[in-house]
Amino acid sequence: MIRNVLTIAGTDPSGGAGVQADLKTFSAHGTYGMSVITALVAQTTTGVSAVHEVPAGFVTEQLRTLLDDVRVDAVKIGMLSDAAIIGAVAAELERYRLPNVVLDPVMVAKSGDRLLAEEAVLALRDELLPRADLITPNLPEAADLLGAEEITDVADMPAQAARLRRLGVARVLLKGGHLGGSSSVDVLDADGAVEFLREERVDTKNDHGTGCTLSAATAALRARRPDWATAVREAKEYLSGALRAAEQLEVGQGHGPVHHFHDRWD
Ligand SMILES: Nc1ncnc2c1ncn2[C@@H]1O[C@H](COP(=O)(O)OP(=O)(O)O)[C@@H](O)[C@H]1O
Ligand SMILES: Cc1ncc(COP(=O)(O)O)c(N)n1
Repeated sequence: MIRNVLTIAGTDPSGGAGVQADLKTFSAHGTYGMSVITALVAQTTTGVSAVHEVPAGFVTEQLRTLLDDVRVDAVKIGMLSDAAIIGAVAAELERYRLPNVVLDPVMVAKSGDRLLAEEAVLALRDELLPRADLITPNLPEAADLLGAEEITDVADMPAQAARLRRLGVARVLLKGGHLGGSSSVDVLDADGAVEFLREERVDTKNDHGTGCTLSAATAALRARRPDWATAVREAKEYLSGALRAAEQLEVGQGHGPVHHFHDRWD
């Protein structure tokens, strides 16, 4: 049976991040992709020029219209933009008891532009974190959620992940991409085990959409795999392949996107 996977996120006309990246990732994993849009973002490889939010009530409308009809096997949540949209999504997650929820707590784009209002971070922490099966913060997002300093050492990542779990989150994938270095290290704290996931760092400036791709791949894979650790490990491998494939792309002047190739297109 083909699995149905939903993304709840903002858009990227350049196709590198947000809903567009998520749908490409779902297809690449042999799942059926669907999307509920929270914000239209005028952005490309060089940054964000404007955000047009969808009214929270219309986010609810999209979710109910979809969920009254279609079975959903996994969900990825990305950009939510403001506290009203967070509340709307939290309410529908509860109402429909959606399974396999991956929450990427998107706050700031690589270009430095905010994708979540600063005052909405508490709503994200209190209303959505407890409803997610896995959260995938990068290091600045982890610090914001904890009201703590951003850590700068891989050795401190397991303790930071444990602090996040104590906020009432089932599982944490703490992403260490912002640390730089020759390998890219993430820490998974899930189901009683803590695991370092290491991949060689791909030397590229085409890294737009890495976080979106990793969380979307995890949701798609969780719909197809028996446990979270397997889904996360495979998603991380997929991301490295998508970063390597990005070297072939000629998209934009700035941080280009990763590429969702299919082997049979080679
Ligand atoms: N150049 C790279 N090579 C390999 N993996 C990378 C590279 N850049 C980022 N990653 C990986 O991409 C994922 C997201 O990166 P990160 O920068 O931590 O988060 P975000 O994209 O949310 O800011 C992480 O798994 C990170 O390890
Ligand atoms: C709509 C949207 N959502 C998320 C991101 C973050 O992108 P990244 O995966 O590069 O952190 C983005 N730039 N735009």
